[in-house]
Amino acid sequence: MKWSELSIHTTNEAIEAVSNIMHEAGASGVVIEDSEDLTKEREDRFGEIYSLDPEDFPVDGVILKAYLPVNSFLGETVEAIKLAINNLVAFDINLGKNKVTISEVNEEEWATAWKKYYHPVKISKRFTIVPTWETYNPVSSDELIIELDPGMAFGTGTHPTTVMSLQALEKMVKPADRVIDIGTGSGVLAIGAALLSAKEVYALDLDEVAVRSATINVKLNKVQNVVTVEEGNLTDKVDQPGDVVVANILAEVIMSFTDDAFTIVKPGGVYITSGIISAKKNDVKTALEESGFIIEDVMMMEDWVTIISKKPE
Ligand SMILES: C[S@@+](CC[C@H](N)C(=O)[O-])C[C@H]1O[C@@H](n2cnc3c(N)ncnc32)[C@H](O)[C@@H]1O
Repeated sequence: MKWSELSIHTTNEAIEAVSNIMHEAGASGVVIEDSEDLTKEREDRFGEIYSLDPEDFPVDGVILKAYLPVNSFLGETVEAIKLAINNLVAFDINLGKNKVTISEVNEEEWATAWKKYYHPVKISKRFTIVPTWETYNPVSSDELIIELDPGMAFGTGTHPTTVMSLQALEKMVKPADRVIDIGTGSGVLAIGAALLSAKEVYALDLDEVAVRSATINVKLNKVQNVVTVEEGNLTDKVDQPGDVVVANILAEVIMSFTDDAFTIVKPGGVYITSGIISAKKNDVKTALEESGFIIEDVMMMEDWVTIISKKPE
């Protein structure tokens, strides 16, 4: 598959809003090259100091890079992204140079482009995410390590929506549960559920690249006896209900299948929804309640929301 790299020279202040626009437009793996990162005192993560190459960073401001599949919608998507970014001025966000460039990359370059930004990260009480190309020694005995090679799929594991999903799974999954992961991406949540001793995990994604990536990661984490990865969506694939169902997808997608989700959660079971931008929190809550779920907890991180709901007994 061919990918195009969309590169936007902007400011620190605009990072979050511009990344949101790129994610909402379907971009994968947004990379941030911040000129300040070069001069910042380096954090000592798990005893390892890592070095950065000045060539990778802009002289000033921030460069955000996102990857879009080359298809017949590419032109419109790029125009829509540019328009949405220009509209940020109305919210008094300084866009700096606001220079947009686009270039083509092949799959191999894409898959390795951002590896240099990605290090072990402790993301909850028990979970640490470790990229496959790093060695890491656990700090505590009950630590759960997810090894990940996100490849082309969304899910380095460190996006706030993924972090909160893993934290919610850590709270809700009980040994012997059946877990369903809708939109598995790199497989990170399915692997997390298996490490939390779920009896079986069913992971699915519409995107064949995600299915490939999740299958590799499941094997890498040696949970292939517990996790099944398949291509498809919940309406055509899931026939057995789960004790815990998790969906880290966009708000609009979540709202489009709350009724279907209700049928695949066992009575008394849990539905974790993430990927919800805070402005859509109430819309998603209402959709969940209208389908019969009871809201148990609402988690927030940066501009993102994760909702834990339950199906009545
Ligand atoms: C934001 S990513 C989440 C990846 C991973 N679960 C995580 O938490 O990091 C959402 C994933 O959902 C998939 N997806 C979107 N709509 C879907 C649907 N209706 N059914 C199944 N997968 C879907 C996308 O292909 C993408 O891989």
